[in-house]
Amino acid sequence: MCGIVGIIGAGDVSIPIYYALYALQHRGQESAGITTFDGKTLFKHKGPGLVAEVFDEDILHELKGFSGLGHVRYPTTGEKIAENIQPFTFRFMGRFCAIAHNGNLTNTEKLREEFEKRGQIFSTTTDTEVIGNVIADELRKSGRMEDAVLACMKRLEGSYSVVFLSEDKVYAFRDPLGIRPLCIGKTKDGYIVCSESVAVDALNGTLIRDVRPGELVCISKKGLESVQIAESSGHAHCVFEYIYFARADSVIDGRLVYDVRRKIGQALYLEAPVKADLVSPVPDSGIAHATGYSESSGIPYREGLIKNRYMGRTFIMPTQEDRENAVRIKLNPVKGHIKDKSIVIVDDSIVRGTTSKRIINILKDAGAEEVHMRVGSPPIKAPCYLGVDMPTREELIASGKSNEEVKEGIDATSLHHVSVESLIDAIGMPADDLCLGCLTGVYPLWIKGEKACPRYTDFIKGSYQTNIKEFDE
Ligand SMILES: O=P(O)(O)OC[C@H]1O[C@H](OP(=O)(O)OP(=O)(O)O)[C@H](O)[C@@H]1O
Ligand SMILES: NC(=O)CC[C@H](N)C(=O)O
Ligand code: SF4
Ligand SMILES: [Mg+2]
Repeated sequence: MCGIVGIIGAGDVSIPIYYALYALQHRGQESAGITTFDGKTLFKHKGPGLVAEVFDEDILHELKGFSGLGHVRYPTTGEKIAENIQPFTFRFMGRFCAIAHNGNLTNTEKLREEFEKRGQIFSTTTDTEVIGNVIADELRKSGRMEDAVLACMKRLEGSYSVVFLSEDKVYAFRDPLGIRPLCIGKTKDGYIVCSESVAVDALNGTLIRDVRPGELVCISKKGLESVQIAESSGHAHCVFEYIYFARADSVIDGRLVYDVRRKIGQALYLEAPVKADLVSPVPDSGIAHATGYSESSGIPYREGLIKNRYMGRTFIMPTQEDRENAVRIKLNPVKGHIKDKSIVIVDDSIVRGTTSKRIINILKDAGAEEVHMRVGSPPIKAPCYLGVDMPTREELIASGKSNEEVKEGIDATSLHHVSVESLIDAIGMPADDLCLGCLTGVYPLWIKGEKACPRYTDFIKGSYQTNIKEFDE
């Protein structure tokens, strides 16, 4: 997924960016980076690891400037190597620039080849650098950021929420389908654009609104300006942001993620009731879903597993071996709650089955009589090409298998996944505004070899005469 942030302030922004990245840590654990601009010079620091490992007070002190970007990475295109750590910085037409991206393009290869044929040199293997090139290519011609973003929206396929620093301005735009989140907040002395509203909260700011799909916003000392570059016939907000990825206390596209998860939990009971002694979440991501199940069933909510609070997310670790080792250290049973009990265990999703198989065995070893698994997403049957690391059908436990086969595979007494209909109800948006690709196998845009129900996008005609000022002004 990745977490992105752009901040304009009255004083140095490195510490606010650091706190914002801290709030977005759950979106990417592989690397972190901050870039700032002080009116004369661009400062940067980035490295592998968690935000708290990459930065310390001295480093933050060196990152001077009133405008800046931050990024936490979860790799989807381009390996886990130093060159691929964002934000990327460059000088263009005499200006210092930087870019950070959340999402995944589906036409990276094609665009890259086209640029390479023209003699363009790339220094990373990411899709994000391709976006930087599309922007620079258009700025070279028109000098207008609106035209550059229009070019992006016409040429880029896939998902992209982007923050772009051009010295004292931070631009932010979201793909016309709004696949990945992006929101705007007001801080005490400036503005923030970031992946999730929890980063606005971390700065004690006020959430203004989401960046609209297809919109370009600009924050600077002058305030907030915006222009709608493209409009689509429907959107395609990723349902996995609500199910798993986002923090439960974030508000995304007007919905509090915690409430969506609670409603999913309530629906799980209505769809698959069971008699049990307790409802227990798989922490952290299953907690809100489990409270919903307990509310609608009346079965007491009690934690049967305690999470080691120093362990991060296992799903977003890059290798299967890393993930398997991590689950063992991560979750430990509360034996006194479990022994001789019938338990409903609620998690947000089963992807490869690493977590659920392991925890069911942990619960049974701790003396549980029955373990009924309830899952807050419909079965994941197909890959994600749009920013979640689920690249092949082979690795997905539910792909090509029946519910019974998956139940056997994870050793559960019973298994139920929430239905697509109840999921859509819980999110409270029309199905045409959601991406359900990995659940239904039908994607919101054309992807080679897959079925699609594409949205159609209209672009504002001609070039720009809007309220966002020229790039080289
Ligand atoms: O079937 P799997 O391949 O194991 O993947 C699914 C699990 O991975 C995620 O948890 P994770 O531990 O990554 O994060 P969390 O702490 O936020 O729940 C998710 O919440 C499921 O528990
Ligand atoms: N998960 C993401 O949003 C990652 C952004 C970009 N595709 C990268 O791999 O660096
Ligand atoms: S395919 Fe699934 S995970 Fe990927 S963007 Fe769509 S809903 Fe989200
Ligand atoms: Mg989990």
